[in-house]
Amino acid sequence: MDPEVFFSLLLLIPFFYLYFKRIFSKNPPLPPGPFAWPIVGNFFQMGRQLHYILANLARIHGPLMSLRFGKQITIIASSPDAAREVLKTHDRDLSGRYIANAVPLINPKLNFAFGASPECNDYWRGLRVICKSDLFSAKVLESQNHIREKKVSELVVFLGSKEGEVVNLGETVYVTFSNILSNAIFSVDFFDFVDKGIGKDLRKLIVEIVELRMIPDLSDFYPILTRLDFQELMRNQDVLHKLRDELKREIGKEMVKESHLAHLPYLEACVKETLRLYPPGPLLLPRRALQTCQVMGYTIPKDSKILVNMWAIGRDPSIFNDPLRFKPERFLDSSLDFKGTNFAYTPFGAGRRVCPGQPLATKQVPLILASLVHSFDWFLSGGMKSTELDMNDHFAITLKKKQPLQLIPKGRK
Ligand code: HEM
Repeated sequence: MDPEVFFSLLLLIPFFYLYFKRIFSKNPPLPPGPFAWPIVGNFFQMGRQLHYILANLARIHGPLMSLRFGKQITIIASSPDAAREVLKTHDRDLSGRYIANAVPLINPKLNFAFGASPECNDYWRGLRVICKSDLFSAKVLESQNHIREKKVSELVVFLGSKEGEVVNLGETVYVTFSNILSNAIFSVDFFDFVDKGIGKDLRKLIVEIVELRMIPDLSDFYPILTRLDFQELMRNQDVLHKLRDELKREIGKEMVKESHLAHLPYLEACVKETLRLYPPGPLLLPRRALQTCQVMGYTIPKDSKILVNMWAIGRDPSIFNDPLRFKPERFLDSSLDFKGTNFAYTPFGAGRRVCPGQPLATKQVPLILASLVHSFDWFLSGGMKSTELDMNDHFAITLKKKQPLQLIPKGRK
C-alpha cells in the first residue's frame, strides 16, 4: 500500500474508534451541546460573561447541556428540573468539588480549603459539623446578635463621619461583614475602615484568589456579600421609598435591631429580589461527578465538571413574570425561601454542599441594608442620575458589579 494512504488511514483510526464506541456503547449519550472542535473543544465560544453565554447556549441546546474543553467535559443545568436532578436526585454522585488544575500548582494548601474539598470526606464533614453546631446554629447566632448590631452601628458611625464625601459602599460594608465573622470566631476585628487592620494582607490575598477564579476558602465568601449592594434600590426610587416607609412604620427613629427583622417583610423581599437578579454565585460553585451517572436520559461521565446556572433560572420568563424588572413585591406572597428546596430559587445552592453560611448571611445582609437605608439619604457622585448607573457584571467566581457603587451619604434626621 502507498505509504501516504497508509498513514492517512492510521490517522483516521481514533475517529473510527470514537464513532464505533459511541454507536455500540450501552450508555445513553452525553447531554446535547454546541459542536466541539478537536482539542480546543468549545473554548472559543466562551468569554468573560460566562453565565450570560451559557444561558444563551442553553436556549438552543436545552436545560441539560454539555461542553468540552480538551478532555474535560462540562455539564450545565439551566432549569429548575435540571437543577433538582443535579442538587437533589443525584446529589451524592455529583457532590465532588471541581478544582481547576492550576489551583494546587499555585498553592497546594488551597486544595484542602473548605469549599474546595474535592470530596465529601471526613475532613469536610468535620468542618460542616463545626459550621452547623458551633458557628451558625440558631442558638449560637442568637447569642451573638449583639456583635452584629455593634459592628453595624460602627458602620453607621463611620458613614456618618463621611457625610458629603464619596464612599465606595462595597469596600466599606466588606469591613463590617468581615469583622462580624472574625469577632464571632476570634473575638477580634480583622479590618478597620481605613484599611489598616491586621487583616490587610489577608484582604489582598482574598481579592487575588477571587480574581484568579479559584475555588474560594471560607473567608473568600466575604467579597460575595459586598456585592449585595443597593444599586437596584438607587435605580428604583419607588422601591426605596416603600422600604423607608416600612422601616419608619416599624422602627421609628431607633437604630435597626435584629429583633425588628421579623416585622420587615418588604426588606426581606428586597434581599430576595436582589439575590434572584444578581446571585453572587451565578453558576453556584462548580461540582464534580464522583462517578458516572445518568441524568434526564443522558450520561454524565465521572469527573465531569457540573455547573448550575442559577443566574439564568432567576431570569427565566417562564418562571418569573417580567423577570428583568426589580420587583420585590413578587416575593411578598411567595413561598420561595433560602432553604434550597425549590429549585427555581436557590441562591445558596442545595444538597450536601449547600452554603453553610446561609443562616448568618440571611441575618446580617438585611440588618446592614436596613441600617443603611434607615440612617442615610444617598446621592450618586458627580451628579449622576440613577438611570445612568452601570449595571454590567464582571464574573470571576462571584458576580461583581463592573463599576463599584460610589455614593455620598447624608444622615437622616
Ligand atoms: C449572600 C451571601 C452568600 C451567598 C449567596 C452564598 C452562596 C453560596 C453558594 C451558591 C455556594 C455553593 C453551594 C453549592 O455548591 O450547592 C456556597 C458555598 C459555600 N459558602 Fe456561601 N454564600 C454566602 C455567604 C456565605 C458566608 C457568610 C459563609 C461563611 C461565613 C459562606 C461559606 C460557604 C462555604 C464554606 C461554602 C462551601 C461549602 C461546601 O463546599 O461544602 N457563604 N455559598
